[in-house]
Amino acid sequence: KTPDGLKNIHTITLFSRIFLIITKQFGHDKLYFRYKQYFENDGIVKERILGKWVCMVTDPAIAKDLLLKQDVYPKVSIEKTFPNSLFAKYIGTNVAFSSGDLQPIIKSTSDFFNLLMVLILFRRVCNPAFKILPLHLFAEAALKMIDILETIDKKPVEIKNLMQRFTLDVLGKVAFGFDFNSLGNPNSAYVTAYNEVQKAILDPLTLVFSIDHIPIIRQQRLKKLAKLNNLFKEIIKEKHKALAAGKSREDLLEHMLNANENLDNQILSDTELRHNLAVFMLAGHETTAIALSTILYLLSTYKNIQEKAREEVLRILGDNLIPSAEQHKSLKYLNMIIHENLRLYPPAPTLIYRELTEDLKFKNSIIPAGTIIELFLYGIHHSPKLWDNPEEFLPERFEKERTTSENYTWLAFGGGTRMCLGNNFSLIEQRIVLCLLCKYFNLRKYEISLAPNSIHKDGLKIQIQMSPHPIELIFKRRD
Ligand code: HEM
Repeated sequence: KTPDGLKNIHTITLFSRIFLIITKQFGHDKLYFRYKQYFENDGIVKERILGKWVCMVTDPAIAKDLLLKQDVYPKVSIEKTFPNSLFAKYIGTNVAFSSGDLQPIIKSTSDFFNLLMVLILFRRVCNPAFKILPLHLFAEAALKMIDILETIDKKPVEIKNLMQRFTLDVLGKVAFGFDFNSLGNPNSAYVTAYNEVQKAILDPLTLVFSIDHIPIIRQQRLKKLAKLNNLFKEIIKEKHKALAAGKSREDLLEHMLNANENLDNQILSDTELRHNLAVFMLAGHETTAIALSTILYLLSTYKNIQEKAREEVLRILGDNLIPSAEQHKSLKYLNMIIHENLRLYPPAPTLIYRELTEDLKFKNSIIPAGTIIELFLYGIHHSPKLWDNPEEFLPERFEKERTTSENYTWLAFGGGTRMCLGNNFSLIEQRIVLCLLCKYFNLRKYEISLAPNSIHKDGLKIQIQMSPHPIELIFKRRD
């Protein structure tokens, strides 16, 4: 039954959702185009997900409110909204999916302000780990990846898988002081356990029909989750060993352990520590792997832009292989390419659900309090009302530094107080890979091209969310 306020808003039917599952074979991008016509007309559609009305909106003014007014639009907690789902068991209540209901210090309170303070406290726990990042650890993993490219010289390389392995290793080393060695051994027990849970969670059948409530499927999936939890225990054990040996690096895991083990002022319980490790794994590597894959696809398609990027990197870096902290800032054109890629293919195409605590007037509708709102970033980034030729790859549009999210039309990392904690982490990671590849290409006089007969030759094919179908690239000698 539709609440009155939602009556006139276009509904995405279950049929469209089934279409989503089917189009997984042919490109999820088709679904975005299907949504687009409604967004361009009204800026809003609604659908029913797991028994709840969800309104997807594409409007910079709502985006601004959503990001700045946390008291009116708190993030929904997965555990409360989808109780007992596998997703809730996997990431539970954590920094990214909650509005402060992390084990409140003042446990009895339901006062929003106090809950918010707990969240701010938790962001404060994590923040120092992202202030000064160890560039050499990013570089080590990137060099290891180049070694792999050397061995597969001239053959097509599936870049998405390689980028996933690279970003997992970087996250492990930089944030947890742990070596997943996914580049060295893509089938290691850790990587397999992680990938299996990831696959189960993102399975469209789970998202649409909650098949993880079917006992036999649930049991199998819980077993996979238990394996992954053992992996998290292993990561924590390794960290304790390193700390006992006096090898502190003040990384993210150390800050989270302090928040967990200080019994006089415990901010994180053991379960919350595990859930936060899981959410950092989720947020911290797949997103950047998608960004790097789509950017390499774009560079392989737009050779003139590839050439211009190479020229800038060689000019700014001089004899350096890896950019210094200062050089990161000088790579203007590379930064424009990175931002334009994140506009065209935002790895997080929608924001985490928020719940309306007051009625919201939007155009001719009143969206009633209690409705869940999902901001469709992809729609904002592709709106012809907000961008000239939105479907074109034009890095130059960022010449005027339109990346500050000030007008809420570029929101790849969200904004406001809940802005992505790892945005700097990811930008550094992307710049290091691109610089190293430019240097490597130059040395070998290579250029990067799409493999012949690629399924992406007429445009990038998206699989699920913003993750593209595998992309095969070849590195061949320039004429
Ligand atoms: C290209 C890469 C990335 C993109 C596009 C991205 C995007 C986003 C977006 C859009 C949000 C806001 C979600 C919302 O408000 O609903 C977010 C939040 C978050 N991201 Fe990222 N992210 C990226 C990389 C990373 C990395 C590398 C890390 C950690 C190492 C990370 C950790 C987080 C965390 C913890 C939050 C939650 C912050 C909060 O709610 O207070 N992200 N990210």
